[in-house]
Amino acid sequence: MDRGTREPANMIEEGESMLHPGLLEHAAIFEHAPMGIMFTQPGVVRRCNPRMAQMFGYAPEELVNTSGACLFVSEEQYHAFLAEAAPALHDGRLFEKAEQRLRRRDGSTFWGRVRAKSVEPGRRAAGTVWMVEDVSAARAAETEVRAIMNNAGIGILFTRDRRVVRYNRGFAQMFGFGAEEAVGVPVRSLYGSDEHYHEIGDAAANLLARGESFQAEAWMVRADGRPIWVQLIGHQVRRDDPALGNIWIIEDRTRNKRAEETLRNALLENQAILDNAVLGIAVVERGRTLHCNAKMEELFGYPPGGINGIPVAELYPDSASWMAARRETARDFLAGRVHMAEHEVVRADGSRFWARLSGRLFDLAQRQGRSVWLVDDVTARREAAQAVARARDELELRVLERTAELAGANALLQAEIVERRQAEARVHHMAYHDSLTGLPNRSLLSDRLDRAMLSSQRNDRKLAVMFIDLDRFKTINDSLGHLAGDHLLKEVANRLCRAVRASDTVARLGGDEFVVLVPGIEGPRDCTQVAEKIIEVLSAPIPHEGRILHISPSIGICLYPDHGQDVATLMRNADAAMYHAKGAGRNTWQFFTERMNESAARHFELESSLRVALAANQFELFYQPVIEAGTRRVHALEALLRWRRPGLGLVGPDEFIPILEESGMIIAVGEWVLRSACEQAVAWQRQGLPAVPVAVNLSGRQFAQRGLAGTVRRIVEETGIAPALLELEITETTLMQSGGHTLEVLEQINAMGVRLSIDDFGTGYSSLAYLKRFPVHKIKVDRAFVRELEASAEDRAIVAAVMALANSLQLSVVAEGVETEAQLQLLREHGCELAQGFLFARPLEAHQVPELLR
Ligand SMILES: Nc1nc2c(ncn2[C@@H]2O[C@@H]3COP(=O)(O)O[C@H]4[C@@H](O)[C@H](n5cnc6c(=O)[nH]c(N)nc65)O[C@@H]4COP(=O)(O)O[C@H]3[C@H]2O)c(=O)[nH]1
Repeated sequence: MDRGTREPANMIEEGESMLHPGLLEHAAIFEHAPMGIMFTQPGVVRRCNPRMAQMFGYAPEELVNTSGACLFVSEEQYHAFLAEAAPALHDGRLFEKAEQRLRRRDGSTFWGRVRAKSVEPGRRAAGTVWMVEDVSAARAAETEVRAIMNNAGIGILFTRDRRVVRYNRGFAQMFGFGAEEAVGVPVRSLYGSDEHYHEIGDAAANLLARGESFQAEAWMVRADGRPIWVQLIGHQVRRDDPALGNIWIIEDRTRNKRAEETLRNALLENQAILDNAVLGIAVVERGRTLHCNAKMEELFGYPPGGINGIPVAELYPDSASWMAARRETARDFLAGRVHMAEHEVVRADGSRFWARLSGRLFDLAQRQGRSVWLVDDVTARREAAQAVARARDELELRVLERTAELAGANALLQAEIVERRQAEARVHHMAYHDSLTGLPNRSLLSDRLDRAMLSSQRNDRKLAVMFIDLDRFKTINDSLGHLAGDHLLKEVANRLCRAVRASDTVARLGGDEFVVLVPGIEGPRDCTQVAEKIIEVLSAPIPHEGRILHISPSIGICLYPDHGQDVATLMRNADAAMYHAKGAGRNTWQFFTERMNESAARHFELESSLRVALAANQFELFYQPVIEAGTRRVHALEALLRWRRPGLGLVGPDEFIPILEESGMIIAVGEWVLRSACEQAVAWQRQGLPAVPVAVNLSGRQFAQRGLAGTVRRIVEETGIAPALLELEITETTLMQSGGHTLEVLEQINAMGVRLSIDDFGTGYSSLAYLKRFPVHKIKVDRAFVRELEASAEDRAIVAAVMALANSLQLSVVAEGVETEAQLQLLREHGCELAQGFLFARPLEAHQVPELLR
């Protein structure tokens, strides 16, 4: 400021005193003006009013004549300011600066609005009047407003005359405008349609015109055309001045709108679900139904809304069931579980149905809070389940019954299996055992023998194979019958088993053949002891059906390894030894020797040859006369069998009859003998020879044969022989050992008129009882007694006894084997008038007989 210029205060003072009242007014204004006023002449303050001094923290007089620079923050700012103001001041225009930072006396700063005008344009020295307003507060407010405007999360919009005047950043972002881009655009462009625009505009205009605020939600559009749902709050900028326009607070609620819509849709969906649910759904709180869906009402038979608010207890048939249900529910809810149960519940009309209930708390943290319940009518399902259960029970019953049946069938099957196994075991046993005695058979014996041989090799011991044949068994069997034979065999089996050790094997090969294996022996002595023991145990009489049977064994023994290295050889050799024992007089044992093989071979050969002998017509009958001692006439002729063996000559019956008996060939051969003898006798008679009885020997086997009487009758009839001229001889032993049919057969033969005689009398038991029982006519005293008659008093006594017996029974007696006159003499002395023997004649060929008879 120009220091040369007079100061305004002084001017006012001067005015008061000397100028007119207008000046006084100016001075008053100057003094009391609310803004600072200052007059400067270049660079220097010449005068300022109190407000100016106060603004800068000075007393008014303190500023006078100070440099204007002290009012600025720095010299640079002062000069910059002067430079800025200079053009306007020079031109006489008003210089105005809205904000200038100024400095107080204490160094603090404030913002001032500065206006200045030079007193005389173009002449700076004339001075300049400055007016300064402190705008710090307004500026701060403005800054704050701007900050609010810029940082507000909402949009703020100023409109005037339906155009955008100003807006904040929030609005810009919300609507997608740049900072100033929307200024001046019609408000209409912020709406999607005229209709929207007018609707909102009209509604707002009315309220705003009345000075009230307007609030609404509406669809507007962004700069890019996208719709945006906003909440609008509108005010007039100044109530008393509509022309200043309106201010709009805009909040983007698109997301809320969408969320609301989503929520609304969800609610609608939920409602739809509830309305259409096939389950009853109810919300319950504190024992009361708050609301429920239509299905719930339908289930319980309530009208719409009828269930809402009623106590749940009313849906139960009685308080007990309700309390029970509550307890269970409370227990599950307390445990944080969903409660599921089936209860009988009651409809509005009192009828009942079974419901399946499923309840859960809205909020598990609030055990007493609301719960939602799903209810389903399960009556039909329960009935179906019960029906299924009943059906299942029935089925189970059936299954049980069937199982029991099957168990029964199974038991039967098991029994059958057991039976079958037993049968198999029996079959197996039968395959390896003799059915009659239960002893091992030939197969098992072979097996055991094999093993025993191996064992012997290991132990360096010997093994004995003892072949046992029962003497005269066939006779007993044939004469007394199979039952007696079987009994005998069983008894023999038992006795053999008892006689040997458990480690020994007793086997039956068939018939009356037994084998005993004696392993682990050291030598022949061991097995002779066994053989002796066997003979001893078998010697004891065997009672059977009132009879006493006697049996004796012939035992052939061979040793392994001495007499054979294999089963077949050992068996064959033991067999041969047994035959030898038999030949040696029976009831004895024999060890095998190589020689025996030869006799065994002979035996075999003999048997083979005999098989063809009958057909080959190799048998012949010889006849030996029985002589009346007194007259020496022929009393009878005994037919004796001979075998004219090709190349070997005549073979005597003692050599082959045992083989015929063993093989059973004796039946056919015996029949041939009987027929031939009868035919011969008839032939001799036809030749005119004197009729002499012909005697035929019957073996035990023949006699035991059923149908013997029939055979005899047939032959007698067929040959035409007079029955009285036929005599049948049976040995005393045969007679004794024959079975119960003996008497019957003898009586049948006797009834035919055929005579019977007992051969070899004295070799058996010579029982009077027998003789009395049987219809025999003649006794033939065995030649063994005749032979020693002269030397043996005992034999003489026997002959005497026999004669006495025969006389008492009125039987004829024939002495056999009479070879000497002395024998004949002695016999005659004992009353025996019939004799047979070499003394009279040897057995003769048939063609020699006629001469004898004439
Ligand atoms: N030492 C001696 N012997 C004499 C004497 N007189 C007769 N003999 C013999 O004694 C045997 C008598 O026959 P047997 O006692 O019935 O004994 C007969 C008889 O039991 C049996 N036999 C013979 N032919 C037949 C037959 O056709 N059928 C049956 N089953 N057995 C027969 O054969 C046995 C033996 O017959 P053979 O060898 O013909 O032996 C005959 C005969 O030759 C004598 O003075 N001294």
